[in-house]
Amino acid sequence: MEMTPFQLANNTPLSLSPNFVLPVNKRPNLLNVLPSASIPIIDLNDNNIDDGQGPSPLVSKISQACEEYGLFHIINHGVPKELCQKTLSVVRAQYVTKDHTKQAKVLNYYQKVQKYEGIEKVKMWNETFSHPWHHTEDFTHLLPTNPPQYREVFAEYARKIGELFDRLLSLISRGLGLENDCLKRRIGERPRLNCQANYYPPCPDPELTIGLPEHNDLGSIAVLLQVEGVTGLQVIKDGKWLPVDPVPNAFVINLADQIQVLSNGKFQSVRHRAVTNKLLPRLSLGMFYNPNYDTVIGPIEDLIDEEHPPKYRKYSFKEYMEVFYRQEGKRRVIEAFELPP
Ligand SMILES: O=C(O)CCC(=O)C(=O)O
Ligand SMILES: [Fe+2]
Repeated sequence: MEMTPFQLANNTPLSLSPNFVLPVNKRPNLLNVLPSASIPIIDLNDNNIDDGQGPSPLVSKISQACEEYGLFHIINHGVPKELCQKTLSVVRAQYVTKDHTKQAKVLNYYQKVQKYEGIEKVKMWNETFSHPWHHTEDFTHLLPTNPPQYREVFAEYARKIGELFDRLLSLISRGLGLENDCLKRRIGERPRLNCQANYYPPCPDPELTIGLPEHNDLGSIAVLLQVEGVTGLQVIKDGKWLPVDPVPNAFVINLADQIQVLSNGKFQSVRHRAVTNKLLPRLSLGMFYNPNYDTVIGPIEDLIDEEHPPKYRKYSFKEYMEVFYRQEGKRRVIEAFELPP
């Protein structure tokens, strides 16, 4: 039977069937999450605090956020607000398209499931799609043709996000005391760029379900755009889950595993999850910047000395992904590459 995509997005009212219910010890425990948290908000337009070279107050702020959280908001990032809104609206349109089956092939539609020990796989309260993007080359033939503006809007968004990644990689490199282009070079000339859209419909019982289970992103950095006014993303810090509430006109920047390894553990990959709520649908769009499979990753030599021995062994990104696929749901891939102290 042909799978019908976007069933959650196109059915109302939604009921919570048993295959969405988490085992008791995996439930999100929302009452234990703090009501709000002070996640760093970094203003990229603070030109008077950054001269583009070496350490600067802007670089120190980013570096501190990368060490303490592995995640921060950025504002005044140079991507126009109207473009972000248009991008979210063409993405949202995919979920209500009448052309489900055809679109689903272009879009790599999936509804995620998570494996937990001793029970059947549990469905996540989320529907996603993903496709590649590119910051300089024309990739529009890989995009859906419906709605008609999708290709044009997304290509423009990708171009701007590409520039933003360059800037972020440079600031983060400088935060490690490295040359501007160091991280970009290490992640490679031909990064694997993909995006993932996440749609979380309102859920009858958010305590029993999860939108996305806790995980670390596997690549290097993600630039996440979330709709305003609906909370759902959470990060773990000092053993406690904190909400990452949307900030107007901001992106959330997530550091992923490869930055933790390249920085030899100085910067952390952030462990995060997305929870659901009863009232409002939530939409997020992550743009990911990953090494390609042949790229060799390991702690950057300049960051290693007698006091800072390498914490991880070298590997190809392909090897990293193979471990991820083998772990089936554990999602702490980095531990497999740690060296003994
Ligand atoms: O919806 C969100 O805010 C989180 C998305 C996410 O973590 C991911 O796509 O990897
Ligand atoms: Fe993620």
